[in-house]
Formats: sequence, structure tokens, C-alpha cells
Amino acid sequence: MKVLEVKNYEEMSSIAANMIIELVKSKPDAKLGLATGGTPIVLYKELIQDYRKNGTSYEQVCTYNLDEYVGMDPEDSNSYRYFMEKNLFAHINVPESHIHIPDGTAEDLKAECERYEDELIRGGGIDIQILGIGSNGHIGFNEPGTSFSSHTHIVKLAETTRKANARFFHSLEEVPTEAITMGIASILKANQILLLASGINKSEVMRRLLTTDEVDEQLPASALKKHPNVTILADDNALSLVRKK
Ligand SMILES: N[C@@H]1[C@@H](O)[C@H](O)[C@@H](COP(=O)(O)O)O[C@@H]1O
Repeated sequence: MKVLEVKNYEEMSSIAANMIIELVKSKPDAKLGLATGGTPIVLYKELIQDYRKNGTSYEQVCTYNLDEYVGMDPEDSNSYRYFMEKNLFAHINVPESHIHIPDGTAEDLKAECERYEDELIRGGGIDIQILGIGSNGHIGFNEPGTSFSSHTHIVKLAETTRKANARFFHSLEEVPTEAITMGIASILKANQILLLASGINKSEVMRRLLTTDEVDEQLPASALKKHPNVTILADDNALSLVRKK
């Protein structure tokens, strides 16, 4: 795992955006693994700015999102489908048919998980997977205790995760209790993984992740240590407890 320390959220976002732009320029049909949450918002803004200014084309790009809340209609403003539309897809030229996100409203959720995993495989593999990290170490929605051999599956969200995400909803009660997420094994299949961490509230989990060699299912992000091409792009605040070690 390579750790790149940057000054702040803006610098993190612009380095990450440049990595994606360079990839898309050199491989116009790149497969992008995308994440939601607060972390990648400015990275997506930078992609939009670059698209408007330099015309980097996403016409042949395919996107695969990590996760979606169970029971959340794609039109609902709290769905991850809606988030992606608002923060990225509506502003670039990626064709609708190239966008892949699990369907949280599927009647048969187990079949939906299998369909999504199949779609990932048929896509031929993700070139770069963007990840945020939960303060409990989750990646995607793979909560502590998730098997490292998991594929796309349904998860019960940890209360800490629901509380952390309640800021996007009117109240905690509105936050779904379950989600569909790519599994740890699905994530590890990506060619390259870029994990982004910014802010003081990520400092404790970065300390847990970076100050030991331990690989433990209680810390889902530690599975990344088994992958040959992972970059962690983290800012001063997120790394503050690592340096103090
Ligand atoms: N499912 C998402 C993750 O994909 C995200 O990386 C994480 C961190 O979120 P944030 O970027 O808002 O800190 O939590 C959410 O629950």
C-alpha cells in the first residue's frame, strides 16, 4: 500500500481527479469503480470542470458503483443513484446504459446481488476503484466482520454508520437499515484501488489501518493490504495520529 500525504481535502480531490482524467485519456473505455459519501464530491466536481474545459470524453467509459440502500427508489434524493446523477452523471457524457448501480428496490434482493456481481464480471474488471472509508473501517458498506471472500451481498448497517449518514437525511429514523454492497472480494478484483481519507474524524481509523500490518475482518479496509496496487491519498488531518505514533 502506497500512502500519499496531501495538505487538505482540495489537494486530495484534485490529485484523485487527475488520476482518473489521465486514465480516461489513455484508455477511453476505462471501467471506473465509483463511491458515494462526502469524500468524493469535490473529486467529481473536478471531473465535471475538466469535462467542460477540456472535453475529456466519457462516452465509452463504464461506471460501477459500490453500493445502494435497500428499499430506496432511484428517484429518491437519498438514493446513491440520485447522488451520482446529481454530483456527476448529469454533467458528463457517460451514456445511461454504461452506468451500473445495484437496485435497492429489487423484489428479489439476493437475485439482484447475483445479477450485479455478474455484471461486474461481464464488464471485464474495474480499472480503478475509488473508495472512501467509514470511521469503523468499512469500505463500500462492508461493515466490520464481513468476510474477505464476500461478493455483492446484503448488509445490515451498523448503528454508527446509520448515525454518520443521518446528516444526509431529515432524521436517523429515515436512514435505511440495510444496503446492497459490492463485497470485499469484488472490490479486491479491481486493477487499481484509490482510497481517499480526509479530515480529523478519519484519523483514528487511519491509525488503526496504518500503524500495524494486521489484516483483520474486524477492520474491513485492512483487506486492501492483500492487494498489489493500492494508493491511499490522505490529508494531514486524517494522518495526524499516524505521524504521532
Ligand atoms: N457507503 C459509504 C461509503 O462508500 C463511504 O466511503 C463511507 C464514508 O463516507 P464519507 O465519505 O461521507 O465520510 O460511508 C458511506 O456509508
